[in-house]
Amino acid sequence: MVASLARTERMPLTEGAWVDVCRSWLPRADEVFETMVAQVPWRADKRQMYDRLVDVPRLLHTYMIGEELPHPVLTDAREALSEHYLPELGEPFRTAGCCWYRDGRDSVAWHGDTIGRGSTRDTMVAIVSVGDPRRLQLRPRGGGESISIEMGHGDLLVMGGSCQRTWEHAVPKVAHAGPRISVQFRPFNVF
Ligand SMILES: O=C(O)CCC(=O)C(=O)O
Ligand SMILES: [Fe+2]
Repeated sequence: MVASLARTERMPLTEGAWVDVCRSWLPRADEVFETMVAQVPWRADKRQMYDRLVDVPRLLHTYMIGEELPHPVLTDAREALSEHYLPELGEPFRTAGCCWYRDGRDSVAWHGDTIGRGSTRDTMVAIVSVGDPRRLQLRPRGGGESISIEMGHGDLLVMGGSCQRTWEHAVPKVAHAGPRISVQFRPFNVF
């Protein structure tokens, strides 16, 4: 069983966006990390950058709707999140995107999860983090000060409201970091 979400703290942002944080929420985080390193079918992507193909600086895998997650704690986590947020979200979390940041050179650039519904409607993306701590940064689209939230081993962070379309987020490169894995639970048709 995963811990209660009652102690989750909400940080309102602008334009109806918000972030919820619940520290040390995921149980058996060491085991989840080890299992994911060993068992997720990680892939290294490349993407076109002008006239070159460059490595995407992290390893990826997405569990689609109905696919079994690599550790039962993650299944429990998804169910607990779906139940807790149902009144506000109106639907369950369905997919689980996984990112493995191997060291401080791995990162994700500024973006919103705006493929699908996130570009036009309020939604939620719930992220659990295992491994070394990394900073998740958030900034309003169109300019403004960024905020920085450290995501530690077992921490939960939920981006909600208009966050995907009115704000952007990133995990910047750092000089020194050990491996971190993030699991992003999303509803149907949000990427
Ligand atoms: O690693 C994270 O916590 C964020 C990942 C992310 O923003 C994404 O994959 O869309
Ligand atoms: Fe994202």
